[in-house]
Amino acid sequence: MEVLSLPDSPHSDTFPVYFLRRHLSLPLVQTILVGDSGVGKTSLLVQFDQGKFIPGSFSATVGIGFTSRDMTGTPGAAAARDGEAPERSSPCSLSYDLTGKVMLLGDSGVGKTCFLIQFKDGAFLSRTFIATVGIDFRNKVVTVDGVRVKLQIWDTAGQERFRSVTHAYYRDAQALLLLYDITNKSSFDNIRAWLTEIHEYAQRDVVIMLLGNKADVSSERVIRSEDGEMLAREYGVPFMETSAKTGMNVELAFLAIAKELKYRAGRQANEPSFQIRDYVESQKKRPGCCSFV
Ligand SMILES: Nc1nc2c(ncn2[C@@H]2O[C@H](COP(=O)(O)OP(=O)(O)OP(=O)(O)O)[C@@H](O)[C@H]2O)c(=O)[nH]1
Repeated sequence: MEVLSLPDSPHSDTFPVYFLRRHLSLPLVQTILVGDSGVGKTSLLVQFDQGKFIPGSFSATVGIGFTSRDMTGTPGAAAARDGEAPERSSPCSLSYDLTGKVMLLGDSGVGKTCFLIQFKDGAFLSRTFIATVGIDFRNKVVTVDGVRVKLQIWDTAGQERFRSVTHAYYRDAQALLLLYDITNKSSFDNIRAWLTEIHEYAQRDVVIMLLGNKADVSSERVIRSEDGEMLAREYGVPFMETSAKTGMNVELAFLAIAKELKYRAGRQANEPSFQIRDYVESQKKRPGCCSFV
């Protein structure tokens, strides 16, 4: 049995129509929960799936979530798709000192979803490319200098038709990872347009990092590392090349963000100042270096 929980929040107004149209044509074993925001659709779903109730703060569902349960099995046998619900209710999830919202941006196909999966699960999704629909998120807690920072990472759809959905999420993001694909010139050329969009919709002091992804595919490279560096310098943002496939600099990107957020959140009197660009420059690995390529 598959249960779909539809959001009803102003941010996701295009989702219900899209998903109802898409899923209502599927077999009857699918059940869709619909109703106003806050009536308890997600709680009902978690209660059914795991046999427990998540008390406390209400966080509106973004887009759509689903869970499967074998009706012959016991409650809790099937976990929620992305682990968010169990994570929210486990004691470990409460164990962090500060939280930050990070968004992944860039053209469709540059590797945003793979980048996130590599960071979250240490795995690479090869071959099949399934474009992200709208927006999705994952949580991960990282420890920097003894401080646990919960990163809420939002993976956005790069396709133009989802832009109006993703714009709404820029506002309260503390950090943006802007990706291009080193084997795709137009994804690099579009970075300026992305930066214009960011300046229009995001907070003024948002942390931005430029990432040239797919650095493992050196044979198909069309954008030189120096070009990425030059563009980043022009906009005053840190830059590095990454590979969602090998993992090169993936963790570093998020750690640098976490360090910056930690620094901003609790600047102590005698704490040395933290410069994210210097940190990234000192830590980043370069393609061709070490064992990554
Ligand atoms: N070789 C290589 N392939 C990659 C890398 N990152 C992603 N890919 C491949 O590139 C394709 C697109 O990756 P996605 O992560 O789905 O791209 P996306 O940016 O999330 O795309 P949208 O969801 O449409 O915005 C997939 O076929 C991936 O396997 C990488 O670092 N190296």
